[in-house]
Amino acid sequence: MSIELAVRHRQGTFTLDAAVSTDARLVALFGRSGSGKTTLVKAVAGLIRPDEGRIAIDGEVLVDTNARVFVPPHRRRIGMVFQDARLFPHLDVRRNLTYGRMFSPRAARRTRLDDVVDLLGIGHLLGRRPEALSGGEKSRVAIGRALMSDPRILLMDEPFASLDEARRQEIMPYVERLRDEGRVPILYVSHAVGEVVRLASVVVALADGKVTAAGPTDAVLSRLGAAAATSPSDPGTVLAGTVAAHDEAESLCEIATPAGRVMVPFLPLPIGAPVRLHIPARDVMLAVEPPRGISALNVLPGVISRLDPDGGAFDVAVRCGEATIMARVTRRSVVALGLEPGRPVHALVKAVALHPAGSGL
Ligand SMILES: Nc1ncnc2c1ncn2[C@@H]1O[C@H](COP(=O)(O)OP(=O)(O)OP(=O)(O)O)[C@@H](O)[C@H]1O
Repeated sequence: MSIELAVRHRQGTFTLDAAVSTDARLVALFGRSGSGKTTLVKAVAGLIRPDEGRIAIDGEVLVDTNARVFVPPHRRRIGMVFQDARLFPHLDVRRNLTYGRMFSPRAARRTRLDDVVDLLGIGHLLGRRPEALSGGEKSRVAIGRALMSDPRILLMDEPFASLDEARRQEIMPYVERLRDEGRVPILYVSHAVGEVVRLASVVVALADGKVTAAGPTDAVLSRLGAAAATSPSDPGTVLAGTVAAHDEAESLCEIATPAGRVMVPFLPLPIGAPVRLHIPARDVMLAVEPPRGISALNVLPGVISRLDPDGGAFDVAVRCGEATIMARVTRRSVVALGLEPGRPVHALVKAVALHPAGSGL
């Protein structure tokens, strides 16, 4: 599996000038609104013709402006999943799925309906019309329909943005299976840090049409600069770690991370298994004395490296061990506690605030 994109395209006053080359199974495009994520996805889908560039999936060239190659969209075998599932209301789930088959050339047909149905857990829904499906079920059927076209690549543009948190959590394991068991590379656009942390092995951060960071998910998202640039409203920390110990009696796991050992809710993973933790800055409190008599399980000593004002709050970067943990605190706390760069503090993280992420590494 390989994705090679080098696209230069001007639309109005905006110019996309981005290059991505990876063999990751799921690549997340991450960035603010207007940074060019959808434009890049459209270039892959053939919905826009780049001014300059080359696009190749698994070595198959779809666009090469130098060689005057431009494969038209209907010949590209691209699977697309959008925010609204766009199922056909008059067809039941089975016929929605087999509709996807019509876009697969006979010679390329490899995907079996039964496999797709099993992968996405939609066997019990086959006879229903879309109106009788929940939002999450519709999304799963939409993914299934895209897979039935035997795509070269799956483009998912904020596929679950309209689902509530519970539905989103419900569908995540299916996307993980698709990533781990499927044969199709996935280009995934999302604003949601938690989703990207959980799913992506590689993140490409875009800002103003340019790639500002690209690489392994934890490396890209942990960097303060990247986090602040990509998700100003929801800063946080991403830590790569490994399972260090289990405490089944307390339903907890101890994870070794560059910031120190942290406890998370029990994970059925072996010792040494890699995990990623996402700690939203709003779930981190700061104390200037070692705290006592509190329920937060994780108290990480560190030193403030930076404070960034954001409206009535401050984003505070705390160097803990080899990592930087972000905390969001009020202006009042900054003044009351005398928080400033160089000040030793303790970062308090509730165990339940941690979101372990599975493989994809
Ligand atoms: N047809 C067009 N003509 C001119 N400008 C356009 C056109 N389509 C998009 N743009 C501009 O290109 C820029 C990138 O848009 P794009 O949709 O790729 O952003 P995005 O990162 O996907 O944003 P969002 O997260 O809001 O979907 C924006 O400034 C947008 O206004």
